[in-house]
Amino acid sequence: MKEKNPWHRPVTIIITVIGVIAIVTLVTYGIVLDAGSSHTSLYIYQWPAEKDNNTGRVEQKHHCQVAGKGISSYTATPYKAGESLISCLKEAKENIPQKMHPETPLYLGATAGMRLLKLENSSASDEVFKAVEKTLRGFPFSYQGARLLAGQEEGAFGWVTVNYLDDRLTQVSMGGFKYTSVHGNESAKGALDLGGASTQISFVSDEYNGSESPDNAVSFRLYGYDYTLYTHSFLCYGKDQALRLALSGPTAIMDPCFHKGYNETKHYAAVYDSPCVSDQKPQIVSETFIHLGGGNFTQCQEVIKSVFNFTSCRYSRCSFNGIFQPPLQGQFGAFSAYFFVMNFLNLTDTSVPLKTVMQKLSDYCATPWTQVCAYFKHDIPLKYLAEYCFSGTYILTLMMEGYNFTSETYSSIKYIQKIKNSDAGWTLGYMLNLTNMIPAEAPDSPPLTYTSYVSVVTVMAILLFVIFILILYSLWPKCNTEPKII
Ligand SMILES: Nc1nc2c(ncn2[C@@H]2O[C@H](COP(=O)(O)OP(=O)(O)O)[C@@H](O)[C@H]2O)c(=O)[nH]1
Repeated sequence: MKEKNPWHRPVTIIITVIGVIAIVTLVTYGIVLDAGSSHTSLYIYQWPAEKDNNTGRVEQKHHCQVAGKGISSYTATPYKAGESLISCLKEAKENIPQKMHPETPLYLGATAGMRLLKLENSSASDEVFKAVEKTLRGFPFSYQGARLLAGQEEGAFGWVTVNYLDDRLTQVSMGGFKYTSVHGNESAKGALDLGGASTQISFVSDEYNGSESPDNAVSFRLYGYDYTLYTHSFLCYGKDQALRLALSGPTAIMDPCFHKGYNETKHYAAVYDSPCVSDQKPQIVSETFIHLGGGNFTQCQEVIKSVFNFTSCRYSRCSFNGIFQPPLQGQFGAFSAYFFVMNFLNLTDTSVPLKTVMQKLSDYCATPWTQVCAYFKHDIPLKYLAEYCFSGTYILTLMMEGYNFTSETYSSIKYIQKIKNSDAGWTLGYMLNLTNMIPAEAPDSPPLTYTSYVSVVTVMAILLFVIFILILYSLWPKCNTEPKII
């Protein structure tokens, strides 16, 4: 009887090859939820499953924006904070192969919204965290914790993200294949992050080693280079809380930062229910006030300047509110609300002279509300639309007056939303840190992107397949065409 050889079946061969490709192209995933003050976002990251030397490049695979407000707004019904995350977590399940779920780390980091809630009502903040944790544990991922990030961590991880995605932490030396970190401070880019409740500034400066104001220093060794980062997070100076600071006081009801013709009845409670402004609540009997727009950029600048305190500084130099800041150095990436606002205003080009930028913003602020509404109301939510004059003026004032950028150094800022398809923000840096994805010493081989990794592995698999077929062919019993001598 003829012996049955399963390898003779082409289907078996193809399945084997696909299996080999599947095994070697395994991808690792990680999920980070950014529980911000205004909303929560879920990010899925992926990288080649090449665990030994952590040289694979991490990329953002998917982003899901949780419907509704930030988790800190669910104090009356904390379970709803947990429920709000379910649809994005379901999306994450669909976007990650099922067999990878149990080994996919899942993190949640909460920022300034929860920092404020903790200040205001610590037990309410605990309840929200409990509810969120319950939901996260109900999914098949590897839950790694839900925690409040310190402002310093938020700033430092944002800096890591920007410099990692921009390939500024490592550089291939021209002569060879060895990966070396050759630049350090010179190539690093500063990070400016504007959220709803806080804002962060982070950069390396040759004039800062952490000895003056050590609370602002974060030190780490990445790819063989030591960094001492200056970072500060200003609680209450995100754009939503800054708007409350600028509005506070009954005299601010005619508001130069809103367009002429803007006329909204608002509740005092809605403005003053934040620890940023609660002590400034006016003693007024009525519950509401009428918020009227004045549309005047110069006056708006003055109002905004008044929310920064420049009177005292116990260090060699300060930004504002008595906070130390070394001299600005190098290029800066400005993201989150910096980008949303300046992109809407069409003012992201920082090679345009600052004077021109201010003139354009001034013209925009002077545009009547009816005209702005008629033009944009179908594309932009009215809440955002009403605030762009304030937000643009706040951004320029914060940069120029607060952080001491000048009309010359303004061009060192680049407004960014994404770098190589990954959003700029603290989440990627946070995950890189917690998964030890950035080695302290320079690796021997350059990081591969996911696409290059898959390409290399596919080419190798095809080569193996061809070799396999050739060997098989040479061993295959040949049909003897010559006449047989019996
Ligand atoms: N114009 C505009 N503003 C946005 C958008 N998304 C968020 N914002 C606002 O930008 C600010 C910062 O948002 P985000 O970075 O998510 O801050 P967080 O919620 O404090 O983490 C908040 O005031 C948001 O309301 C957007 O798509 N367009």
